[in-house]
Amino acid sequence: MNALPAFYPIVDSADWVGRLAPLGIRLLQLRIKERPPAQVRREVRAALAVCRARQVQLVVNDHWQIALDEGADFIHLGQQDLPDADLKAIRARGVRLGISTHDHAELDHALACDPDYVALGPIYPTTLKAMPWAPQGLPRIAEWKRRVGRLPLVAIGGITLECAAGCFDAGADSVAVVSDVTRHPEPAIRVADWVALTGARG
Ligand SMILES: Cc1ncc(COP(=O)(O)OP(=O)(O)O)c(N)n1
Ligand SMILES: Cc1nc(C(=O)O)sc1CCOP(=O)(O)O
Ligand SMILES: [Mg+2]
Repeated sequence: MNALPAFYPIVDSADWVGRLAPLGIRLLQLRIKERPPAQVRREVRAALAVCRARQVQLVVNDHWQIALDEGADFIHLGQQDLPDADLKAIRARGVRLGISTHDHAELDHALACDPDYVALGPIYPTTLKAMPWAPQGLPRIAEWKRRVGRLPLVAIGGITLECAAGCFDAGADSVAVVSDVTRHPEPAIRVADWVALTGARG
């Protein structure tokens, strides 16, 4: 089972990928919402070109067919994305798969899909999107880690540099963050602090 880098930033454009990829990170998610497919494809292609030049692995959220066509490293799918996704095609192409979970039924479903990582969220309140789930809290990370065993566990939702250690201590292998980087007044400095914090973890 491949280890996952401990710091997992998520951004919404190739422009952001270009800003973050040179800063020492090893994994990035491109999460684009409500754009025409042709624009998503252009963004994915541009992001992949930057990531390949910098030895950064790119995760494409939602748009699994474009991710396959363009040669992304990972695809991330939520439970609503799974019914339409061709998991066999994803596997056949050797693209790795991450799946979101928010409760036990979703975790059962995710594990049945044989993913390469499972994400649990929202750990803390998030302002990025409306979520029907209450914050999961740290004990839930420990519970999820007991269930997933050696499968990498990603914690997401409201995570900041200051609270990341609690997530790792509870059992998260990786923490995914949006606002803590993209809404920070100095994103490059924030990323440097994240890389310093997580570098030893891989
Ligand atoms: C690492 C990671 N975890 C969870 C999500 C959320 O995926 P999903 O539930 O499909 O919601 P959207 O991000 O598509 O709004 C994620 N993208 N990445
Ligand atoms: C996109 C997303 N998915 C979540 C989940 O729980 O599945 S929480 C989340 C938002 C993460 O953004 P921030 O780091 O700004 O809180
Ligand atoms: Mg999704």
